[in-house]
Amino acid sequence: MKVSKGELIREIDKYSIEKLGIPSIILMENAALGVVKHLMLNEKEYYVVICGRGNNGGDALAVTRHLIAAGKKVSVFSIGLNPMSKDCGVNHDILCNMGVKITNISNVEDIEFLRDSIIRSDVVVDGIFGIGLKREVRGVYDLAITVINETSKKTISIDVPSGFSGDTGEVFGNCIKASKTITFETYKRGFLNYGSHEYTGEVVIEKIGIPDFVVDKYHNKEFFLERKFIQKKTKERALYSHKGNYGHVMVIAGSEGMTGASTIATKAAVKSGAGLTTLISCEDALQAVRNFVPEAMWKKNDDSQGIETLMGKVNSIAIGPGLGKSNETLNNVKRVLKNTDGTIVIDADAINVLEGKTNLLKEAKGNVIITPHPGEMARLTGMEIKKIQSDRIEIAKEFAREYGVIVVLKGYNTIITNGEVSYINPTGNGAMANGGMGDCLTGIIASLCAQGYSPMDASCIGVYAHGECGDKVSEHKFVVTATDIIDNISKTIKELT
Ligand SMILES: NC(=O)C1=CN([C@@H]2O[C@H](COP(=O)(O)OP(=O)(O)OC[C@H]3O[C@@H](n4cnc5c(N)ncnc54)[C@H](O)[C@@H]3O)[C@@H](O)[C@H]2O)[C@@H](O)CC1
Ligand SMILES: Nc1ncnc2c1ncn2[C@@H]1O[C@H](COP(=O)(O)OP(=O)(O)O)[C@@H](O)[C@H]1O
Ligand SMILES: [K+]
Repeated sequence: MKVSKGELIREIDKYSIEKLGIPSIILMENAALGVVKHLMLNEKEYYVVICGRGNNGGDALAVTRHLIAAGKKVSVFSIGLNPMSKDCGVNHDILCNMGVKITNISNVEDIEFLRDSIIRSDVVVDGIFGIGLKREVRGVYDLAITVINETSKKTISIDVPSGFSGDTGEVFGNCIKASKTITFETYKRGFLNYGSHEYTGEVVIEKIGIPDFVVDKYHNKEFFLERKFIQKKTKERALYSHKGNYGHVMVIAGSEGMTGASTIATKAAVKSGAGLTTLISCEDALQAVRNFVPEAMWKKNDDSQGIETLMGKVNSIAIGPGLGKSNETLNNVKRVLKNTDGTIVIDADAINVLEGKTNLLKEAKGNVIITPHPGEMARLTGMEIKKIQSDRIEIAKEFAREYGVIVVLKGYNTIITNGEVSYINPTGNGAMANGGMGDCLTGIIASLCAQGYSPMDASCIGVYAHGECGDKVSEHKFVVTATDIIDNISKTIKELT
């Protein structure tokens, strides 16, 4: 599923109209038909439609015509005094020619009339503003939005909830709280922001007749990860295969007092299919792994020569969980970046020690995946967490491009990007918000890298499967722990093949 800002829509719209010769009124008609599909014509009888003066309002006026043609009772309100856009005017004139009464909302008494109509209606269709909203919502617009939110039983927003920025996810003063938003051609970037669901409700994408090649021409390669895409990439294990076919993962993790992180990462690597897994750590952590992950091999962290030799042979290295923020960790990161041409998954303390030293990433011999949560990303970039969360994709992309790495920016809607192509993960949930969950993901991604998946595919499959596993377990559990994921990840990956 494609994700974009509003400017893409304006570009593809322009190309379709000017180069392909599709009249803009046809696109508007297609948009209206896309919305009508979701208006529950079989169950509902009385609709209130509220239109602005731009093309979003034009869509709503075309929707009105279809509702009337379907025999529904409709009250139509036009709000504001701006001149109408050309196509809005066309649909307005058609309704006037049909003898449909359109009530103007320009003062407080009109707002009370709107309130009465909404109270009696089954559904409100919101076509006040779309992606053309530029400034703070004030005056009658502000009042109308409040009345809709207070009284509507069910609000369906056209393209975006009015008052919401499809680009940034900001609310311009006041905003419709929809039960459903029918958006066109692409999932809007702003919908990804934390809290946007409160305004958009369920989001549905409708095509409006613009050919895919036009969208691809301008699309900046941002996608929602879809199950079928992950299924296509995830391969079954071959009948005649042996452990040598599934690679060797080195896990550098754990320290005195933080042995759980290394056990989790190591076990996650084993359980998600690596041919061989070796933990490098202190004696306590090795003891834990000997007890809880008998399948894994281990090497004490003081055997420098042995470790460096092994680094040159393994297919992937996961480094960071539970290592502690120390000079020793920094030296280990440097050593890994220098000595392996396999894929390196950098997490937790291995990220933290790179604060102010991110240029080291540019010296990596192998491919690098970093898996920060927003707090770690803030430390790494020197930005505030709030800033990171307000523009997750762009910040992750920029970092990936600058340092030539893959960034897996974790949290709700984890972003996976190499700076060129970006994926947004829909799986996972709040039940997974507890310690060890990230260590587990690190082990899974490193394991998939060792098995021969490209770093980007391993990141996408790993993140998606980790979240889907959490979703399944959470169906009957209040909290999902890393141990729950480890116990179920093999089944989840199997279901994805
Ligand atoms: N491919 C496309 O681009 C298509 C777009 N369509 C619709 O067109 C919409 C975009 O249309 P427009 O660009 O005309 O923009 P909008 O209809 O979103 O809004 C623009 C209008 O609102 C006014 N306005 C903006 N901010 C305001 C504020 N704070 N207070 C008061 N008035 C304000 C503007 O002056 C203008 O009159 C989309 O969201 C979608 O619904 C559809 O018609 C189908 C085709
Ligand atoms: N609300 C949520 N929705 C989706 N995924 C979540 C949610 N909360 C946590 N997760 C996932 O759980 C993992 C937590 O990682 P992290 O914060 O690094 O944990 P830790 O450092 O304790 O191991 C990430 O993969 C994250 O995306
Ligand atoms: K709208």
